[in-house]
Amino acid sequence: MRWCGGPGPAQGKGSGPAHVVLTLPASPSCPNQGLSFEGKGGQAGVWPDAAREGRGGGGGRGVCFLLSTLPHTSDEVRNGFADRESGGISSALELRPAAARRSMQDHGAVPPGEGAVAGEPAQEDPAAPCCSQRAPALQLPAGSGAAFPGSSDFSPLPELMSRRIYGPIWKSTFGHYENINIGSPEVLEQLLRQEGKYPMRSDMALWKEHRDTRRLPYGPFTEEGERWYRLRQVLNKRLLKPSEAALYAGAIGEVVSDLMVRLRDERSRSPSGVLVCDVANLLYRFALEGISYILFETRIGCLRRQVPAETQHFIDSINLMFKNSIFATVLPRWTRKVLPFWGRYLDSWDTIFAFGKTLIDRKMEELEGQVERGKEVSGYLSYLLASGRLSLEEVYGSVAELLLAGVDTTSNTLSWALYHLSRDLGIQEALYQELTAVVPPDRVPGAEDIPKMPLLRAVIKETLRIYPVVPTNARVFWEKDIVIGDYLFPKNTLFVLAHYAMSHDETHFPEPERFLPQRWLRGYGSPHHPFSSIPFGYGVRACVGRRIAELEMHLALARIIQAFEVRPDPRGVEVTSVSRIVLVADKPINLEFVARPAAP
Ligand code: HEM
Repeated sequence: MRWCGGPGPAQGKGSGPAHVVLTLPASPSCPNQGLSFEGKGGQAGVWPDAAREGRGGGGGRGVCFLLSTLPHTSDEVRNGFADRESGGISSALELRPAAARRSMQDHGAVPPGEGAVAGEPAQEDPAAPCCSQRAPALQLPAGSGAAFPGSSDFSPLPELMSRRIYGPIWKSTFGHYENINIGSPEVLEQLLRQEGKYPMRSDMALWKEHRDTRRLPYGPFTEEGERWYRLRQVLNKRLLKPSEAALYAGAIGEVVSDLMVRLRDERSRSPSGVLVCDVANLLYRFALEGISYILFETRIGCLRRQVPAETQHFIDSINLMFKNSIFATVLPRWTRKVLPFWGRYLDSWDTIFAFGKTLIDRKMEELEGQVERGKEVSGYLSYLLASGRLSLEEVYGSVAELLLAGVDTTSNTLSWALYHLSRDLGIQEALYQELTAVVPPDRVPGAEDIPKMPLLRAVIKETLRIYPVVPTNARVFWEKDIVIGDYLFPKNTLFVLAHYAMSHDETHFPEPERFLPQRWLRGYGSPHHPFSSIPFGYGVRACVGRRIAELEMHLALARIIQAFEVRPDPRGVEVTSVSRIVLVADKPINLEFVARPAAP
């Protein structure tokens, strides 16, 4: 047994790499822009890409921020400049990768021939770009006139390259952090099966700092240990089982109907009468409306043509919170006193909490009246408030985090699904045929129809395989040392779970870049490892909103395909993914929605 000394995240609070390059995205124009939503988000003059970022959504302010930012960034940084100089990961870790690989094969963790090790490429691929030639991922533009640029796009590809070069497990560094990256489902399974009762993702220090500064309680993302467990026990109920999530089908259906109205309105305002620009923006509004309706039992008007000012302010604050988080992550702590980002970061969180609090308080008053009148109360918030297991403060903390988690995730996934369906009319037609076989043309699809539509579910699974919203996740085993194959990792080692690399690995998914939903259908020839694509995470710490997200995505997709044939942007714009905290499109996705005859 080897001892692999690797300090965990405890030493790494907040200090970032010295070289940082921020890239600014292009902002393609669109003939039918001009919604009230556009251009309000960032602070003009401060954020050079304010108009794009301020479109209210779709751009991926991303939720599971600290799930993915740190590990992903670390990989970028390592590929850009760190490890090449140090001569590879193995020396620093005293973990000889070739031996590691052998030992993992001995233990059945890695099939022979899979992966490779540092200095020993897994596959000869002369066309593959060399990691050391990549431009560094982050850069503060000198003299750009911008105090702080508002974007930090990372390509998810370096993770894939690292996986190809180094094999199933490799080390990377980021500032003071040392990460152990897991790039094979077999090893991932070994790791995750050792999870204890209270798994820890990462220290979430930045979010915790806001709660601590403002004396607010932690939510499911920030809480740890026994307190997290108690919180999850309450939150899981009425959310986690498909049958429980189905209780919200009516509410989601209502919001999907409004989405369809807005979609029709937007396409009718385009010069061609069928084009919708930046569908991710529209779907962001759908997702926010949907999750708010479920959480607060109140409509907040995201799908109105004119978004209410209060709601718009809240959306802008989410945007600003994520933007300023990036600076708080990469800039040294002392800059918080002299630069405005830290104040803005805290202020935007305050707005997010205040928005939730107002809606919760309003609901409480309503409920008190209902209870006084002897009326039965239902709904998720009512359940949380009436459970007697959370203080009101804890409800405020949890709802704010649930709200944030439930927007970019579903909206970006839906956008990618539509993008691919528009480019593969054969699959889209098969989906339409499946739908019409289950749902008569004069009825809208409901939750009860979804189990009868395997292709619909496969489309979402395949979308999440190609675009895992959270491309890298993390785990810190703080309770015990961890054994993987022949190696012992001391407790507090930070493990980075390279989900993007795993779900793009041709060993498990032949032709990994192709959108092939049929992979997920019974009888399809090539089975894959169960840990090769786990977009909602794993175990007791897995996504609490999974069933709600699936229901939202299935119902919305079914309704859209029932009503429209979705066609690509006639200008033939190719879109690729970038990791902007969550995995998002590198440019707006514009699609044509051509009405089908006889849709309800
Ligand atoms: C496509 C949609 C979504 C995807 C792909 C997704 C993915 C994830 C992933 C990968 C995690 C980390 C799990 C782990 O560490 O094992 C997570 C955590 C979480 N998600 Fe989601 N999510 C989605 C939608 C939602 C929605 C709609 C909600 C809210 C209702 C939500 C709430 C949460 C919360 C609160 C956590 C933290 C759980 C904890 O730490 O205990 N997610 N999500």
